[in-house]
Amino acid sequence: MTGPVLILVGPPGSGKSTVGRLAAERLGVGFRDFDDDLERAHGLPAGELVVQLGREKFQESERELLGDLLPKHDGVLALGGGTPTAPGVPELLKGHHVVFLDVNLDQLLRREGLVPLHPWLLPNPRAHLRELLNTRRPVYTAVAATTIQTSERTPDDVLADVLASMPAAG
Ligand SMILES: Nc1ncnc2c1ncn2[C@@H]1O[C@H](COP(=O)(O)OP(=O)(O)O)[C@@H](O)[C@H]1O
Ligand SMILES: O=C(O)C1=C[C@@H](OP(=O)(O)O)[C@@H](O)[C@H](O)C1
Ligand SMILES: [Mg+2]
Repeated sequence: MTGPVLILVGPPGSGKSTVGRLAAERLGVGFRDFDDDLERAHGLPAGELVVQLGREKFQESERELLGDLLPKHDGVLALGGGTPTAPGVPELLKGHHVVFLDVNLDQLLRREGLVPLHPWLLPNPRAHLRELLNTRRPVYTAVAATTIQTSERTPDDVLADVLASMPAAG
């Protein structure tokens, strides 16, 4: 199948963009951050788009853009945290090498300036993230071939596991 050699999924802050960029470097392929595609298409950062469009329209746009992108990008692709939950997206991901980067709630809260980046987490980011982890984990697990724990591990540790998960070439 043509398309990305590796697709990373997982909650916001799990390290998809960070580890995806490292993996692309190590594999000598291009890197694409799906949030950048969304921003280019709509002229607003993905986190703000969720608020402006509402989740349903945002997800329609994710599905459409991803359908266009998959045949065109053969490197590493980091998806947005919610992308695998958009209707139609799990079907698009079938047959691709998808890796789920998991993270626990405490690590997540320590990792990023969550609210500026994700205004849709308001008014209670902790509760929202707890619920998000619970409801999305089964979706991430279903679309991914491998789950990699990232809590209390460095991006390089995670990268090693990601590379080890890659199907052998040829
Ligand atoms: N394994 C890790 N350990 C500690 N911090 C990390 C790790 N992976 C990513 N980070 C940090 O967490 C933040 C979110 O990472 P990012 O790659 O943007 O996540 P995502 O794309 O999944 O939302 C960044 O500040 C990044 O430097
Ligand atoms: O989890 C989500 O619903 C989202 C995660 C974000 O991407 P990251 O996971 O790269 O932060 C971005 O697509 C948008 O704010 C929605
Ligand atoms: Mg990201």
